[in-house]
Amino acid sequence: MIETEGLSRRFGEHLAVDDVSLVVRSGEIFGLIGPNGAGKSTLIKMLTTLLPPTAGVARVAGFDVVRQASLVRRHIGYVPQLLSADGALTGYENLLLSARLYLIPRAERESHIAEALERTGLTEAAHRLAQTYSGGMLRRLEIAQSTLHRPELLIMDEPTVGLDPVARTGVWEHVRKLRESFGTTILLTTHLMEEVDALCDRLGVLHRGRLEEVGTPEELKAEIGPEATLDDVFARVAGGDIETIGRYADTRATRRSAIEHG
Ligand SMILES: Nc1ncnc2c1ncn2[C@@H]1O[C@H](COP(=O)(O)OP(=O)(O)OP(=O)(O)O)[C@@H](O)[C@H]1O
Repeated sequence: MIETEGLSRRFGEHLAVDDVSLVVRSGEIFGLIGPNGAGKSTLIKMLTTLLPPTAGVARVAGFDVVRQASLVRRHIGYVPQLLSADGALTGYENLLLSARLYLIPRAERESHIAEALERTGLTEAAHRLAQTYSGGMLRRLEIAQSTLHRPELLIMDEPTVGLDPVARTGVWEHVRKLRESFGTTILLTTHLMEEVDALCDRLGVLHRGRLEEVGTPEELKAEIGPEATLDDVFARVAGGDIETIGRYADTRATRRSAIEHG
């Protein structure tokens, strides 16, 4: 579903993503982890065609991200880090807007919206303004919006940041249901090792733009020792950065989300 070779992105002198070769298989839930500034969002922006690579190639859903960008966009869903639902519209209206943007035929719109509301547990709240939703409901609405056209691949940048444990579990359940119902492949970034353990079939660890490790959570833990956790995997790759950068990233991301979600 995703295949990159030597993918790189330079900002001036700074190599934000450095020679990344990655394969994400059809139907898997793949997690990207790494400390603040590791290059996760930059990599995702290249895969979603929002940012052109400065070197290397990437194929997403079978299409080249540079030469076939509009085809890539038609086959994927994207939930960005920043709040994307419109608070002044109801949940239903947000979904209707997405249905139009994704050019879902008029005759199919209502059934797609009803299915998405049902799947995300938002049927009851459909006609309330999104600004009255909790952070968890908003995230589920955004996922419903970006999967309305039944994309083969859903890409999410820190989907559960700032959510309480119950809301977080709700999002995880929804993500699993999505894969079960439609076979959707999912790529997500996260700072939560618990999220990777609960949700991801495989993960990649980015550090200073380089993809340092790829494997199942069990494989990467086993490389360290029988008692190892994903925190140990993260610490081994990120090394000294974890003390200073990792905590700052968590704090910054949580605060940012708290502001966005009111
Ligand atoms: N538009 C830009 N111009 C210049 N530098 C940038 C730009 N976007 C990102 N960078 C730099 O590229 C590096 C990677 O940033 P990126 O946002 O991809 O990291 P990240 O792993 O997503 O971090 P976080 O966990 O905080 O979201 C950082 O050093 C960042 O400052």
